[in-house]
Amino acid sequence: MNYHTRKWIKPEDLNPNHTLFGGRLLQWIDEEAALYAIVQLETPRCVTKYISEINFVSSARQGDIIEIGIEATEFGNTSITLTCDVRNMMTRQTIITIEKIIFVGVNLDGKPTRHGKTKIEFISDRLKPDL
Ligand SMILES: CCCCCCCCCCCCCCCC(=O)SCCNC(=O)CCNC(=O)[C@H](O)C(C)(C)COP(=O)(O)OP(=O)(O)OC[C@H]1O[C@@H](n2cnc3c(N)ncnc32)[C@H](O)[C@@H]1OP(=O)(O)O
Repeated sequence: MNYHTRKWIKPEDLNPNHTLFGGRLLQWIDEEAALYAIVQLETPRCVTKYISEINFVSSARQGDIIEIGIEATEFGNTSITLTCDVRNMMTRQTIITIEKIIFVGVNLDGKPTRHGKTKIEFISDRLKPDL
């Protein structure tokens, strides 16, 4: 799994217990996962369909740096299934795990549309000139 995005925990990210607010973390994850799905399905029209059980394993505090890892585990006809792991960058301790986040590619009318993708693609490969 690649941990592409890092976040520095600031005062506005905290809950009344002075630890990272769970809602803020879920917002970051949804954004990160949406961008991952957009890149993999090569369409800006992706919607979050389903998020599985969320396990808050540990917390983070102000000043901590966390990193968000996302990976595709399954390509359906119109959907893509992702898995997510968030960890403390310094200690590598897991903060949250989400087994499944499912995005669906939709057309202009918001209806599911086939994406034709079957495996993870890397932008560097897409940019390679045809031989
Ligand atoms: C190039 C760069 C541009 C950059 C550009 C800037 C981008 C800047 C970032 C913006 C990022 C925005 C990201 C927005 C992220 C949101 O906020 S989306 C908002 C929250 N989500 C929604 O509002 C979705 C509401 N739901 C719906 O509209 C409909 O349910 C959907 C998603 C269109 C699906 O419709 P449906 O009739 O239920 O579909 P159905 O045909 O039954 O199933 C479709 C697929 O979903 C799967 N599915 C259905 N139900 C379930 C379920 N309960 N569990 C699991 N899977 C299911 C099916 O298995 C199927 O998968 P495939 O087998 O085809 O692979």
